Amino acid sequence: MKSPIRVAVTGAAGQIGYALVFRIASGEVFGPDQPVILHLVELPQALGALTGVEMELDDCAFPTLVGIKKGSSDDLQDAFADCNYVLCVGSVPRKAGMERGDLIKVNGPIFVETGEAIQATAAKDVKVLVVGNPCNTNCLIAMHNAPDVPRDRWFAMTRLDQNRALSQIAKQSGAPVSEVKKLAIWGNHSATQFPDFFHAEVNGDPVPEVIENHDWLKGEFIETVQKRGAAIIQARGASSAASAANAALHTLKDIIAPTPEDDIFSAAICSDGSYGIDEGLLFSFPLTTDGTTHSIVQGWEHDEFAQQKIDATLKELREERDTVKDLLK
Ligand SMILES: NC(=O)C1=CN([C@@H]2O[C@H](COP(=O)(O)OP(=O)(O)OC[C@H]3O[C@@H](n4cnc5c(N)ncnc54)[C@H](O)[C@@H]3O)[C@@H](O)[C@H]2O)C=CC1
Ligand SMILES: O=C([O-])CC(=O)C(=O)O
Repeated sequence: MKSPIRVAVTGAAGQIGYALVFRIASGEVFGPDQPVILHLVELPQALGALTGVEMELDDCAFPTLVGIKKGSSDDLQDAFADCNYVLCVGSVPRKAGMERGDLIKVNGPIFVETGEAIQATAAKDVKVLVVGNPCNTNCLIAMHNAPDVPRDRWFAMTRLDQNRALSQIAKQSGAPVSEVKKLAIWGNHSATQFPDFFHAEVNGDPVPEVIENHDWLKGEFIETVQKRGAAIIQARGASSAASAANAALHTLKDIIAPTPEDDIFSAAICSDGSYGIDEGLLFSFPLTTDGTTHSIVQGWEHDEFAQQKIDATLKELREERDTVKDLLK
């Protein structure tokens, strides 16, 4: 029997949390032979609801779930103690009419304490995935407040954007979604992100050859992916939850398993200066991993259209970084 891994989820009684923790407990991510201890973290006023989540987890009788520890956001050091993964979901979602960046003042400060606590008590091999918005810049804040945690351990989620883009291309081309590959998201998880159809493939052929309607690719496709979160809030009256939880699990799988040779995955990571992106910014790139060490796919060329899109999302991330400069150590 393997020794258990500890996975912390903040905001565990929220919409995404409720769609997330059962699937982690089920063994879907780490495998049927990997015991998991869940650290469920909530605001003090939500600890009652969290007890309900704990009861339901018990009632699932998952063989892979060998422990549950409830934690309060008042004591994150205790909540994150010895955790190998910390999934930062707990934060306020936007409402209709807002951009994700509008949440920066209310959610940004949460990530100062989050970073400090991760550094203080999490396991030495901790990996952190930030979901709470604006996720790139929240991750930047946490990373800066945990300077001893290596920079390759920090991820902000753009897998949901990648999955949205995959579905759009599959529908438009008529191919199954499993045949769409190398669809990278560049930049911010925001309305400036660039879903890169130029390097994507359907059945091994370049998307711009398979889909001849380039006006659709350059217009409606990009805009649909950029604004999908807002469209869901409009339709559902609440922001995406099941698909967001699915993407968080998908990101964990992306990180821990070798990337198939014919594909990439996207997440925002700490830039090493590749593609002219400021070193230290949390920027989404095309990535691959051997299951231990991830790296940015190199050598992709961008025409003027693509470069303008990348420049726009870079500009926005620089502005967000400037807005939170007081929270960065
Ligand atoms: N990166 C992405 O692709 C996506 C990000 N999101 C973001 O995820 C976040 C959570 O969304 P939902 O689950 O729908 O919201 P929600 O409001 O349903 O749940 C959030 C939970 O977090 C808790 N919480 C708030 N502050 C906390 C703190 N400091 N520590 C611990 N828990 C805290 C709340 O009590 C609540 O239970 C939002 O910021 C949302 O914008 C949502 C969808 C996709
Ligand atoms: O749009 C939002 O506010 C929630 C989110 O990040 C998404 O659905 O991509």
